[in-house]
Amino acid sequence: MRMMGEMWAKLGSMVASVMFMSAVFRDFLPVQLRNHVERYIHKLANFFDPYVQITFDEHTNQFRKQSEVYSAIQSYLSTKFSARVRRLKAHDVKNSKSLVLSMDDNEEIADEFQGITFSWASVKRMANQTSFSIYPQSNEKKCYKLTFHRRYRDIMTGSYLDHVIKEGKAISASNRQRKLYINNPAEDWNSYRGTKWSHIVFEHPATFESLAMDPKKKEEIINDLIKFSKGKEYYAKIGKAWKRGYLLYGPPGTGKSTMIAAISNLMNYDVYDLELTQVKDNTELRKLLIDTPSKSIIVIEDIDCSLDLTGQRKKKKDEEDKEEKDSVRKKREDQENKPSKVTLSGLLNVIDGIWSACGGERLIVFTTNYVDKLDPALIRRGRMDKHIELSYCCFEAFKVLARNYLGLEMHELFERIGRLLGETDMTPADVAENLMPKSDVEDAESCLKNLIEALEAAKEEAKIKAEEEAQQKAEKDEILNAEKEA
Ligand SMILES: Nc1ncnc2c1ncn2[C@@H]1O[C@H](COP(=O)(O)OP(=O)(O)OP(=O)(O)O)[C@@H](O)[C@H]1O
Ligand SMILES: [Mg+2]
Repeated sequence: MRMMGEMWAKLGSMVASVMFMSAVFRDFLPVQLRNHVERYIHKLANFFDPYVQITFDEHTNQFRKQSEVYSAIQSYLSTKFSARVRRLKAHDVKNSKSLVLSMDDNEEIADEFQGITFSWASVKRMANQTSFSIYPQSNEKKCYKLTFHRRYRDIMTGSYLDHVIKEGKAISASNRQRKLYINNPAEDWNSYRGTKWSHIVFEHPATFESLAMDPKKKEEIINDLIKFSKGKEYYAKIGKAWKRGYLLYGPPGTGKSTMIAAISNLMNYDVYDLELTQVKDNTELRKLLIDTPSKSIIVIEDIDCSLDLTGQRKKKKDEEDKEEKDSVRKKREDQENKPSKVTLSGLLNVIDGIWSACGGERLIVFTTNYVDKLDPALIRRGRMDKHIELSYCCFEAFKVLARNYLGLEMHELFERIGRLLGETDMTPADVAENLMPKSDVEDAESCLKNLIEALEAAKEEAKIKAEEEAQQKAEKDEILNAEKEA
């Protein structure tokens, strides 16, 4: 056995010496002979070397666009550094929230997957420049080199690479800066650098944790969203477009917009805030919506103010209109008040049709203060799959706000506040405002007392209002009765 081992070792070192010699004398051999020698040496090396190598180049073409696979590998490996990797590089990657670390040239990382070790190295190799490019090019190409034993080839192609790319993309996505998009008027679409949507970085701090609402309802919404985000196969199986509609309704200040931000933060989706008053007709609407990518939330706020039940947009005419206006202002207002051709059916067609044709997941969220005003066609299940009511602050919602604003889990005043919240309507926005310390010296207890005061005042106000209404009704009834008797 030992003799066999020594023999293989000797053979191995012979091959290594032949390879070395051929590399040294390569340029002195005639071309044909050189090709022959190289082919045989390669075969011999394959016989003795059981390891397979795959390289992943940084750029896909001469335009030096970074390969998606390379970026995914880079993100994946950024979570795998061991103490042995001493030289790292920090990159300021576009659209990324933080710096991305990668290993420096010639560093190596060993990655365990299903008990198998896959070895990654970052290397530079010489490029053969065959194509012309206007971009300055260096002769060196960066790449990742993956090395593994040839007996694991099936695992590598079957599952390991998928795992690396999927994980890498998920890491990049979680590190990505989210954006809030607003639609531009169509006149600007063709101007220089004209795009249909303008964006800003979206950094809303709202999360489901900080959202004040009934915990059971909250959990149900979170589960629904997570199920949706993992539902690619399910939606494909049932033959439905991978989209989900949410209708958020409730009085002003109950957290509809806050919930949209929380959804975006949970799902890591960009928000496309569609302002229908900027959209002239259904064609424009369709173009705008086609221009939204997968993993986005399309939001139409106050849907009842954007379209009326006949599908025509409501005109915003004020008393002011009667006044004299200078010509520029009049022209602009005329433009704004032009009857829109965006119709309810156009909106519904786009919701039903376009996303069925576009791949990828999309959420569409409508908000309204008046759910009863909406056309049932607009909000029927299938279009708006989930109807969520955000309502006045209940005791459970108050506890969330007290924890967020004052760091309180329990307090003797909670019971009184709970009773008052049951007797009067106050929005979470108002409760939150009362819980905010007004000065540095104000402590949690005085904030709670402020809230109690505000709740008692609101209760008193509601009582007076109810009495006035009852009196007005009684007076009206009296007049009606008198008219009848006469
Ligand atoms: N449920 C809630 N949980 C936590 N904070 C809330 C909640 N509701 C309201 N707030 C607070 O009140 C402010 C206003 O809330 P938000 O803009 O979400 O209300 P809205 O329902 O969208 O109102 P509108 O109908 O006028 O658009 C938020 O900035 C937030 O701080
Ligand atoms: Mg809002």
